[in-house]
Amino acid sequence: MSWIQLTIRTEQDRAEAIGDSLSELGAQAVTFVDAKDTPVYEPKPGEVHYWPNTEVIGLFDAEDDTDIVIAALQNDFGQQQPLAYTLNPLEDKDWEREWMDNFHPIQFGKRLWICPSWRDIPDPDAVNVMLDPGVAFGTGTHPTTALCLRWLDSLDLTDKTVVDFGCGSGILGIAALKLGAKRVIGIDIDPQALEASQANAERNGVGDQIELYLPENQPQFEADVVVANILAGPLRELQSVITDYCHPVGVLALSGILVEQAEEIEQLYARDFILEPVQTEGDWAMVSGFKK
Ligand SMILES: C[S@@+](CC[C@H](N)C(=O)[O-])C[C@H]1O[C@@H](n2cnc3c(N)ncnc32)[C@H](O)[C@@H]1O
Repeated sequence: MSWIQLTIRTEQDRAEAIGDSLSELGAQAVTFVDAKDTPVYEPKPGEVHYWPNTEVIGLFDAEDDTDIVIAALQNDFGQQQPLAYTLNPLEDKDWEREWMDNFHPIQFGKRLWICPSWRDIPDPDAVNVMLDPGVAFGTGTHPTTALCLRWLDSLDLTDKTVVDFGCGSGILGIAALKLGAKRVIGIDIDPQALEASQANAERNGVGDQIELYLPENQPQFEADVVVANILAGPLRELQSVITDYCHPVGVLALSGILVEQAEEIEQLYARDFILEPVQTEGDWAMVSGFKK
């Protein structure tokens, strides 16, 4: 089977409506990506302000007529300013199969392993998270996730409560539970991420210890541990929300930050947290510390 991927860059407040239209127009899957830190269009002088900060990605069967889809979307959403979009044919090969072949168990820190659910466990005595991320982000292969997993492994999480902000596949919250935490609140803007997190938590026998919320339903809660692997933009905007989730002397890790953005995020969070030296992997940085 071959596919075509239609990516539309838009403002966040229109993303959900565009996603709904993509589904109605025949998309097999719709995903949302926060593209705040990679603006692609700056208004020229005199133009209507337009700053697309979200990518809405629709996956279509290669046989589908995407011209009709695009015309319908332009008609509904592109009257003032034509929608910015790209079309990417996915090669005619089994992408999922290739991904599964390439994803092997990986160790993080001393105790923790992330194991694809279709592979054998290398060390049965270790803390093993069995993972099948599906369409949601978070396999451990990305440096931003890896930094958080090592940080979680370094903590004593016994009986701790944890907020996993931007939970994606649920990988961080589930790892925390398997490392001894008693309760996790996972939050994500993507409903598919919440579904993937619940399924992965159940696969790991911790389904009854995790609660999952869209941001509009998120509960008031003070956790011992807060981990947020989202981009620098949301970390900036949601600083007070994320800070309030951490109870005094609780610990925090912020990831999804490019190395050159780390200082700004440190300055922002240093008001409320005593920060540790920034950890980096490749181009990515993690800011961590404990609440004053
Ligand atoms: C980089 S992924 C991290 C996934 C997983 N926690 C990990 O560490 O691999 C970021 C996740 O944050 C979610 N996200 C982005 N902006 C968000 C926001 N403002 N509020 C809540 N979740 C958000 C995305 O949908 C995505 O699932």
